[in-house]
Amino acid sequence: MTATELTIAGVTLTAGARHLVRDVSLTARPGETIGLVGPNGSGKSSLLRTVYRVLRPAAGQVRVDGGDAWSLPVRRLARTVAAVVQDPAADFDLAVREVVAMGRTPHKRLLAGDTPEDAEIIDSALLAVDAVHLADHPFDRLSGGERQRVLIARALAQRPTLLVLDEPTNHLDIRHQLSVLDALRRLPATVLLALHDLNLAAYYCDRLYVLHDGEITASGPPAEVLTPRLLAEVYGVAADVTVHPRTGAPQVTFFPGEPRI
Ligand SMILES: Nc1ncnc2c1ncn2[C@@H]1O[C@H](COP(=O)(O)OP(=O)(O)OP(=O)(O)O)[C@@H](O)[C@H]1O
Repeated sequence: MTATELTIAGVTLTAGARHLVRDVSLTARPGETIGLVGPNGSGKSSLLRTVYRVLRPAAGQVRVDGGDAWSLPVRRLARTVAAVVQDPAADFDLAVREVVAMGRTPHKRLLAGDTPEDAEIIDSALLAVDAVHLADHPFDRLSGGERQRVLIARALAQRPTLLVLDEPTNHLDIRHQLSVLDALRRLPATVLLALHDLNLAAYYCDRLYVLHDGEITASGPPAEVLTPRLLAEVYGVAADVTVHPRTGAPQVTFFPGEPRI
């Protein structure tokens, strides 16, 4: 499995007369973990939706490994891109293991059963999100964080070369936030994820893109992007940014009051 190169080139997304994102360009090199950050309503989910082909660009192009994502055959796309969406309408009357096994579908012929290799992949996906003990539980009786972990496991079981995740740490306790992001970063795949927690984004992402009012206002390594000035301009908050003494990653500390920049 090789990782995918993702190129978003001058993409504009609209809903009726409204612009959701305007002329956005982003590149994720094979194997990179790219964080999309920005305030509520800045267009993060919309941009992710165009990558996993739910929202067609009004202008511009999404390319996976150089080819137009919107022209790929569905099955080919499903073997390439896996998505974990925000608040999915996922009320499966299935056991957890069966939900994770759905991730193998794009790799199988119609009605083919699970091979030993599928079983191994499903096991390792369950392990990666600490859900082995939940394997036989009914999915629809899980807690919010447990469901989120299982849906991440389903995406992992798909063995995508590009993984797109919208707020994957939503609902997760801190231990699982760290372990899931760690597992994602270690994947041989390219990962594009929207995150609200800037300190987690700073630690786990190779590069960040900042969306503000539907446009990219900054991009680059976290240490270059996360400055008090940017946080004041984009979020309207006062913050200090220091280098974390243990991790070496930028550490953002917010404090009350108006930013003075
Ligand atoms: N189908 C739609 N029709 C009209 N407006 C929409 C539609 N989808 C999204 N929007 C609007 O587009 C803007 C961007 O929404 P989006 O969900 O992409 O933001 P976001 O950055 O993911 O926000 P959050 O951090 O709250 O998840 C919002 O103002 C939203 O209300």
